[in-house]
Amino acid sequence: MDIVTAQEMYDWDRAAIEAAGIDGKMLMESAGRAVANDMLQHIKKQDKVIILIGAGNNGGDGFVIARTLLNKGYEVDTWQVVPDEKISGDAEAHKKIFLSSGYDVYPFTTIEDLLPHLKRADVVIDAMLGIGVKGRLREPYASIIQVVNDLHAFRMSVDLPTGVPAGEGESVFDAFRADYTTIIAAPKLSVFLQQSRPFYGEWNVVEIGLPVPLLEKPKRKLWGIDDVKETFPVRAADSHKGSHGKGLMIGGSAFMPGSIVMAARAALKSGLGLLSVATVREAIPAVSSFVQEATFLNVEEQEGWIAGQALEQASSYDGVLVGMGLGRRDGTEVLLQSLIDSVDGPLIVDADGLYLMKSLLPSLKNRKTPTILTPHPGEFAHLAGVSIEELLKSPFSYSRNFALEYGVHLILKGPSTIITSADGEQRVDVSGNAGLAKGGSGDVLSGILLGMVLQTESLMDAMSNSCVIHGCTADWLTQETHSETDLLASDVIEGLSRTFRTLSSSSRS
Ligand SMILES: NC(=O)C1=CN([C@@H]2O[C@H](COP(=O)(O)OP(=O)(O)OC[C@H]3O[C@@H](n4cnc5c(N)ncnc54)[C@H](O)[C@@H]3O)[C@@H](O)[C@H]2O)[C@@H](O)CC1
Ligand SMILES: [K+]
Repeated sequence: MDIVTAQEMYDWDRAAIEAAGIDGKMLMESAGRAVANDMLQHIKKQDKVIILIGAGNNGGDGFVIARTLLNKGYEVDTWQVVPDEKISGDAEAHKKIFLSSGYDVYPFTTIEDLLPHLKRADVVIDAMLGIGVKGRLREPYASIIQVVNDLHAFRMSVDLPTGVPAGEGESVFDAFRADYTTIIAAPKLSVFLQQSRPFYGEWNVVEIGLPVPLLEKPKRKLWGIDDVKETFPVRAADSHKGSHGKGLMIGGSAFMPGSIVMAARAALKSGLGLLSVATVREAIPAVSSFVQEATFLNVEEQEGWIAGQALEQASSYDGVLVGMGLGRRDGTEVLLQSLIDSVDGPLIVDADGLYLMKSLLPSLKNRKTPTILTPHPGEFAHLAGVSIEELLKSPFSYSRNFALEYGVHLILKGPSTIITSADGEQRVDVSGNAGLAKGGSGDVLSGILLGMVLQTESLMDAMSNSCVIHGCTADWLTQETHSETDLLASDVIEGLSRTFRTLSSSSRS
């Protein structure tokens, strides 16, 4: 599913109206009816509903929604929160249809006048402002939102909660705090941003009859389990271990053997054909007792940590993952630099490897094969040289600019994980839950990633699928057998069996 900016959405509307010849009023009718039918899942027949209508086309949708609900016998009071002269164009046409159908509009006068009505409502529908909002809310929207957000009523928004910017960059705003939002045609960027995500509540996207072949595709998509099912590689019946990638994993120390254990087990569980683990001699007995299927390379060490010399064998693998439990000692950059220079296949850098990568970034531009970086916001802020706060205001732009500048593929982890390819294409994964906010989760994701990257033709599919596989496994576990409290990274590794069973059975059917 595409993710759009406000401008891209306006371009789509224009394509519908001008290129396909869909009349604007017809598009609004179709949008309003689709939203109303979606919202009905959350409205009971006996509910008192208030719909608040604003000045633009979002308000126009509101008149269609109100008419649809009233036609179906629901009890709806329609409040127009701006003067009549502010209602124009298609919205005015739909107001006329609403009135001519025999329904009434209450004019907003003062917040004191509206408040008693709001207090009696079970459901408040916000059709005040949508993607056209600019800057901080003016009156009467600001006061209305302040009182509505304190009500016990169930709050629903049309397209986006009034006051929430559709795009990135703004973190200070007042907005309607929706319990549920019915999004028109495609989710806007702000659905996935830390500062705006909570205002949406739960959300769903409705189709409104836009002319799909005429719509310019943004290079930005939401990626979910159905997309994974469509792109998941089928394991050929006549394949052998060499057909599924020969991977090398470098990391772990005498003090941190667990991280490489988890990454290694996750990679093997994800179908990787052959795995070698390069770690310090002292850690090998501990790691090998949990990872019987791997072979081991002993790397030079210093006081229990990987010393950081170049690792010549690395070039003989199809792909290399480095970073988990590596430590942040001076001198370890030598190892990373040698990998940047010598690994012919994909090179995945995670955890401490990312920390050490900062001074080596320019050399990534020379790599002929893919480099994948998998930072969380703190690691990415360090690499990009910005504050975490600044990064999280505009993660799509920062990720894209960074990927294009250094020619790297980037997985920015978080509640909405943003996956960016070296040519700037982006995908978002929203699977997973707070049970994953624990040590070891990143190691498991990296392991899955090494496995998937070496078995999937498209690197972008491999990266996006890995994130969804990781998150959905956690979701299934917390829905069925675990809780967000007790879920461990190692449970997620075990849970991969169920996920892959589901995926491989669907890819054959
Ligand atoms: N053909 C179309 O354009 C379609 C539009 N649709 C709906 O229309 C919406 C976009 O319509 P519009 O472009 O009219 O935008 P809005 O409905 O968001 O409203 C724009 C209005 O808000 C006012 N405004 C902007 N910032 C404000 C602020 N800070 N404080 C107070 N008032 C402010 C503007 O003066 C303008 O009158 C979408 O979100 C969607 O709900 C859908 O009906 C689908 C079709
Ligand atoms: K709205």
